Formats: sequence, C-alpha cells, structure tokens
Amino acid sequence: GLGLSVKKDENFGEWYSEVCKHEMIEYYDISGCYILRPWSMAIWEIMQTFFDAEIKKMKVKNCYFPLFVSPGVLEKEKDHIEGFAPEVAWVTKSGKSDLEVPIAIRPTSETVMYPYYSKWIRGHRDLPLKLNQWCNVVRWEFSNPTPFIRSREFLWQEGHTAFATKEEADKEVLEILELYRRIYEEYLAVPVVKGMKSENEKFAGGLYTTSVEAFIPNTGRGVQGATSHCLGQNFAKMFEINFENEKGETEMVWQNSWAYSTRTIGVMIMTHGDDKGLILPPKVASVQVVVIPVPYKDANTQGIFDACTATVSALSEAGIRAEEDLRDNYSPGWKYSNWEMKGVPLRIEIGPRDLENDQVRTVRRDNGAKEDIPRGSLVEHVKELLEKIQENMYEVAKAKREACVEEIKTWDEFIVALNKKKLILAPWCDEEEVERDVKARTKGETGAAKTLCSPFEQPELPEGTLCFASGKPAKKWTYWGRSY
Ligand SMILES: O=C1CCCN[C@@H]1CCCn1cnc2cc(F)c(Cl)cc2c1=O
Ligand SMILES: [Mg+2]
Repeated sequence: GLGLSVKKDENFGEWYSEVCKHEMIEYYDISGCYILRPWSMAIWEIMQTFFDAEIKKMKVKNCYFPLFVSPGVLEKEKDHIEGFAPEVAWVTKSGKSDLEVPIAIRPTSETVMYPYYSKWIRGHRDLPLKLNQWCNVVRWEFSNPTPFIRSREFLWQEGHTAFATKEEADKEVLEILELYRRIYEEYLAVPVVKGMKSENEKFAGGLYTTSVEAFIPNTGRGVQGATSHCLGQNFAKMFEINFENEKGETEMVWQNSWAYSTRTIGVMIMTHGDDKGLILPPKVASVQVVVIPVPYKDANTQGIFDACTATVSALSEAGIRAEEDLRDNYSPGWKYSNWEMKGVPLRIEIGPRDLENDQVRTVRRDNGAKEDIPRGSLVEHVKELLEKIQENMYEVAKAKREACVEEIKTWDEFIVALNKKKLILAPWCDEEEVERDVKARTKGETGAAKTLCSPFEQPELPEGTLCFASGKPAKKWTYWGRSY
C-alpha cells in the first residue's frame, strides 16, 4: 500500500522495518540476512568513495584476503576469540562429502592477515604497512536481527596498519576516527560523540579502543557508529610481527585496526525518518531532486514534460543528481507520496502556471517548505536548497540528541534517567568491576546499561566529585545507556 501502517513514535520497530522495505532492503529467507537494494547500495557507494579517497591520501592501500580461515589460525589465541566462538560460521562440507577439516568464514580478519604481516615485515623499511579491505564478514549472532544495525553478514571496510612506533599508531587512530566523525556528521547528518571505550567495552585483543557513538532518541539506545583501535603490540606478540630497527635490534610493531560498516545506513534511517518515510541527507541521496510534471486537462502537457526534462538536464549538468518522473500511470499525488517515502530531499513540481511564469515549485522533504524559483536561477537556488537541507537535518538531529542528554550524580538519578530513555552523562571511577556491577544491577528485558564512551571533550570535574555507582572518587565523565 501507500503509506506506513504505524507512526515512528508509536511503534518504532515496525516503523523502521517498513521504512527499510521501501526499496532499501528486501527480507531474505535466511534469518539475519538482508538484500541491499540499489536505493541503499548507492548510499554505501557514496560513503565508500569519500572514505576510500581519504585513506588513500594517508597512503593506505587496498587489498583482499580470503573469506576462509583455517581453524588453527582462527583459534590461535584462545583469549582473543573467547566469547566470540559461538558466532563463528563454519563450512563443513563440499558437495556431498565432509571436509577433512572444517573452515571458518571470517568474522573479522586479524587472524587471516597477521601471519602474512609477520612474513612481509622484516626490517624498518617495510614499515609502516597500511592495508585496508572492503569486504563482507559473517557473525552468526542470535540477538534480534535488525536491518543494517545487526545482521549476520554485513559489508564493512577493515583497516589494518603496522608502525615502528606507538606515537605513529596513536596519531593514526585519531585521524581515522575523525574520518568516521565526518562520515556521520558531514554525510549522514548524524551527530556523534568521539570518545574512549572502557576497559570492559574495548576490543579485548587491543590496547585501547576509540569510537564515535550515536544515539537513537526513540529507543533511548546508544549505537556504536565506528571503531578505531590501537592494538598495541598484542597481536605482534601473538603473530611474531617483528622488525629490525635502524640499530639492528629486533622490535615488535605497533598496530591499529579500524572499521565502519553498513550499520551507518541504519543509524541514518533511524535518525532522520518520519511518518512519511525515509529522509535522505542530500550528500548521500542517489536522487537529490525528483522533477514531477503536474499536467492539467487541456493545458500544454508536452510543454510541461519538456520543461521537466530540461530542468533535469540543467541540474544534472551542474552535478546535481536529478531525475524526472514522467510515468503516465501514476497521479502527481501518488508520485509525491512515493518519492517522499523514499526520502528524496527535494521535489520540483512543474504545472501550467509554472510554465507560464517560467518558474518551478520546490518542496523540501525535511521541513515541507515550498518555494517558487525562476528557471533562470534554478541551479544555484537548488544547490543552495540542498546545502540548507543537509545543514538543517544535522542541526535538528543534534538538537534532538542534546535534549536526550541528562547529567546525573547519584544512582537514583541514574535509574530515573535510564527509564526515561536518556543518554546519561555521569562521573565514574573508571573501575571495571563497577561497570560490571552496573550492568548486573540494570539487567532487564530491555537490556542492561553500559558505558558507551568517555568523551574526549570532558566537562569540568570538580574536586571531590564521587562516582555515581561506587561512591569512590570519580575520574572522568562517561556516557552510559542501553545500546544496540
Ligand atoms: O573492530 C575491529 C576493526 C576492524 C578489525 N577488527 C576489529 C576488532 C573486531 C572485534 N571482533 C568482533 N567480533 C568477532 C567475532 C568473532 F567470531 C571472532 Cl572469532 C572475533 C571477533 C572480533 O575480534
Ligand atoms: Mg559482536
């Protein structure tokens, strides 16, 4: 049918699923797997074009490692994969016959790549080694699958870099994190917080984890947007990735790994969609402007169609992604709803009056504003409108997220804020067992609260401030909440 059957604020889960099904994904017969249709694949490609160009400026090179991992390699370090083992997918047969040894499908590629890093890195001249791959990974998770946010197979990029010094690694971790912030804030118009993960939440195999964290006001859940880890020398030790330094001494390399995935698209949908459907930020919209003719019984229909075609070519020549919808089997009204559902940021209507006045009518998808524009200044007006839409979508989302933030000092305030679906900013003693204790005490059907990150931008922490959970001296302000 035409519209959505539920409202975003009434039944978020159903709303999200229906919005995704309007040409972003198709459900698949294997649970947790989804078909990425062109409407969402185009978003992935636009982000990939940006990110790929940026990492190439950083001298990162793309490569491709095999999908399959032999068990010996995957299970090289028990502690690295402890806890993850249940989500590893295995190939056990080919045709009718069993494989001698089952083969794992990569859930991430450290164990696939690092034996070769050990082989390729001999001396300091082999450093820094900076490789990235655009690929899919498989994690056979059992918690409720959600299109883009949590699927058993997803697309991502995984960067794996090796340096001679910790300083170089520390620097690159933050450079990549800034690119992730740009993907979210400049392309997807989604505000994120940059911060450090707690010892409990970080990648266990690494030294420290930084992340960009988003927040979904409707569900009151944080969502990890992307991660940039410094692995220290842990994997160098595990996989003997050593190099001979200038003085002829053998040293272990310092490594990073970093990733973002198709989860980015789900965060964008959840953030911007409304009861008419998706709203695409212009930067990532495969169609930024849709031009719709509004013919009138005996008016000059051909003239209207020609004006639409001319408008699309003028916009396209200026690098704007514009399309006309001249289908004669749908009414203008039907077309308005259809393209609004798909989230096209700007609609242009051309009817008899517009033809006479040599103008077009523009309608913004983000706030519904209508404006008549003379055809003579069409291109710069539309460029301006698209920039305003991009900016407005970010500002609106940022204001909504800020309205969810609640600063608290005590346990009681924490519980009240948690139940009000807030993004909680709390003074914390930064002790692991305190975080584990908070998780245990907040366990419930809607999931436990945990740390999301400790923001790099720390508010003032007055001397003597106590941890909200343990009463011990607080060391830092940390964002807490339920999460995806
Ligand atoms: O997040 C990134 C950036 C890109 C490269 N990887 C790291 C860490 C990935 C953690 N992680 C995440 N999930 C996993 C699932 C698994 F089944 C196994 Cl065996 C391992 C892992 C695992 O190590
Ligand atoms: Mg996982």
